[in-house]
Amino acid sequence: MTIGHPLLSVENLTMQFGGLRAIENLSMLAHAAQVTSVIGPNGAGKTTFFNCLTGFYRPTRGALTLSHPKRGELRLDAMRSVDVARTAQVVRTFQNIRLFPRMTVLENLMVAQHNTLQRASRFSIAGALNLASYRRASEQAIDNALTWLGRLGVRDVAEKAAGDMPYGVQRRVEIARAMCAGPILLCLDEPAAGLNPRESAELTELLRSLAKEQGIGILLIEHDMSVVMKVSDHIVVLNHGKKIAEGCPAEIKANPDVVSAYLGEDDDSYTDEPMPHERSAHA
Ligand SMILES: Nc1ncnc2c1ncn2[C@@H]1O[C@H](COP(=O)(O)OP(=O)(O)OP(=O)(O)O)[C@@H](O)[C@H]1O
Repeated sequence: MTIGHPLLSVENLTMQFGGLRAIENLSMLAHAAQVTSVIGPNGAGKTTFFNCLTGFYRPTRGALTLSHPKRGELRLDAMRSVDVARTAQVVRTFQNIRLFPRMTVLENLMVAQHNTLQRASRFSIAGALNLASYRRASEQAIDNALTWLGRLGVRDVAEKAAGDMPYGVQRRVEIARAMCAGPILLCLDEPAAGLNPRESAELTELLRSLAKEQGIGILLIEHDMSVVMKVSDHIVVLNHGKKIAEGCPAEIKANPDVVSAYLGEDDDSYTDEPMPHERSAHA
């Protein structure tokens, strides 16, 4: 995948609920190998944007176009959510953790690969007969799951019940599960919510390296500005459904409209210690 390639193009997106316009005429781009954050106060329309993007809502107006490296231009606004994930490879996580708590961590990641396994089982005949092709596909799915758990630093909990894991571990398992589905665009809705400062800093490093190493685009909704300002290549700011600013973190921090609508004059929570990647870049 080309680095910096425009992966997602949002044009004049509007989402109306009766008399309420949750998103108004939003246009923006997200690129491969970059982290694009969407920030703004509560009720600004961030989750509604993700819901439009991932087929949960049909937008009132506008176009959401994904440039898929193999399948060409795909109009996400016309696709069902199952096809957004399966065909367009746009995968999301949710604000509240949605793991199956009684299943093991590994089983949760196997469920995410259900479609691949279903195809390999030829919708159950090969699966029922335990044919070699199906066995191979299941082994590959387990390998894939363990690889992603390892990459997210949680492989040692593969056999534990997901619901028994600490919150920070569950957040990582969710990202591993999303990665198992092979996204080219990964949409994360508040992945740092509930994490302590150390876990948030580690998550920041992890998301940056995932985007750069895998060449995937990451779209991030996040209220933790210490994460947003360090992880983002580009930031889009919404207020009452409208884009009020976009730019790199330095531009957003200095934008007076963003400061008055969202960041606040005294918020210095994002000016703490540099991240390890920033330190090494200047070493
Ligand atoms: N299904 C719906 N029906 C009616 N109104 C909705 C619906 N979904 C969202 N809204 C409204 O749209 C507006 C934007 O909500 P949204 O959840 O997208 O905001 P948000 O920026 O994600 O907020 P938060 O940071 O609190 O998660 C809100 O006024 C919300 O009440």
